[in-house]
Amino acid sequence: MSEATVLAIRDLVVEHRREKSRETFRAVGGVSLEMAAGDTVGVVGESGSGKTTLAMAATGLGPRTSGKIDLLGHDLDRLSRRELRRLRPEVQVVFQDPHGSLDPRQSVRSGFSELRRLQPERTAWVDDTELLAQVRLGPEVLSRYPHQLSGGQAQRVCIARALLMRPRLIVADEPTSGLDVSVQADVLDLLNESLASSGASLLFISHDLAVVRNVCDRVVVMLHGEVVEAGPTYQVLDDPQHDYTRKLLAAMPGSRWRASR
Ligand SMILES: Nc1ncnc2c1ncn2[C@@H]1O[C@H](COP(=O)(O)OP(=O)(O)OP(=O)(O)O)[C@@H](O)[C@H]1O
Repeated sequence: MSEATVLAIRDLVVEHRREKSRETFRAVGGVSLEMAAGDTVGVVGESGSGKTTLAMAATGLGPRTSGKIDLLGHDLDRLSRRELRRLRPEVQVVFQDPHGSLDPRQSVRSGFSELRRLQPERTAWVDDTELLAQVRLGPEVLSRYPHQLSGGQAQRVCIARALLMRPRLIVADEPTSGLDVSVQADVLDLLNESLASSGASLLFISHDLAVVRNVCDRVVVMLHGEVVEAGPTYQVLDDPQHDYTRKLLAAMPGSRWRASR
């Protein structure tokens, strides 16, 4: 593992206990994955394939049954809660539902102020107006509350909040799937631009291969908690080796792929 390794996951297993039956259910079954600085990696798979569980465990935000995780050069097993908290600003997560991620009682300005109070030095690189300009929003947005923002605007605010922390790793969990199709492309462009200017790495979770093609250099295909195919995006999408990948591709509008089953 080189110094530039941002995330190294080895043999990750995550089991959830079903509440009613008390049975354990293996959501992630032995996944390994490595990301270097500047990498953009897409995790794709149908609903329930374990993508979110993988991402949450990888960032120390979710449970892990076994396996090793090295995040930004730190073995998660050796980090105290306090050390993990200190690492937190460097890993930012953007969720699917932007309105659910923002505090409804806080204006955009007071949300930024709170983050600045928590991390004064880290956040001093940019003022609020310039930060909003980076996500293509005007200064009038500062006084607005989440319910006064469209889905696309709210997601831009969430991305701005993540960028404010100058993260080394951004985890985006279906960041555009709750948005109108017309604004999805804009938000993805913005994410691409932000990565180019900040140099952050991206772990991008999506069921949409077309979106992954636009954003990610590498892709990992998950089925029932396991990786069935991984590689450079163009390779996996243009020459899929696994029938499940072909099935996902066949579901894309205008696809030339047909699943064999
Ligand atoms: N806290 C939990 N307790 C019990 N089961 C869970 C829990 N979280 C997830 N699961 C189960 O683990 C499996 C994987 O879920 P996960 O959310 O990781 O999949 P996903 O690929 O991200 O799906 P989606 O695209 O729908 O979010 C699913 O069957 C889900 O029902």
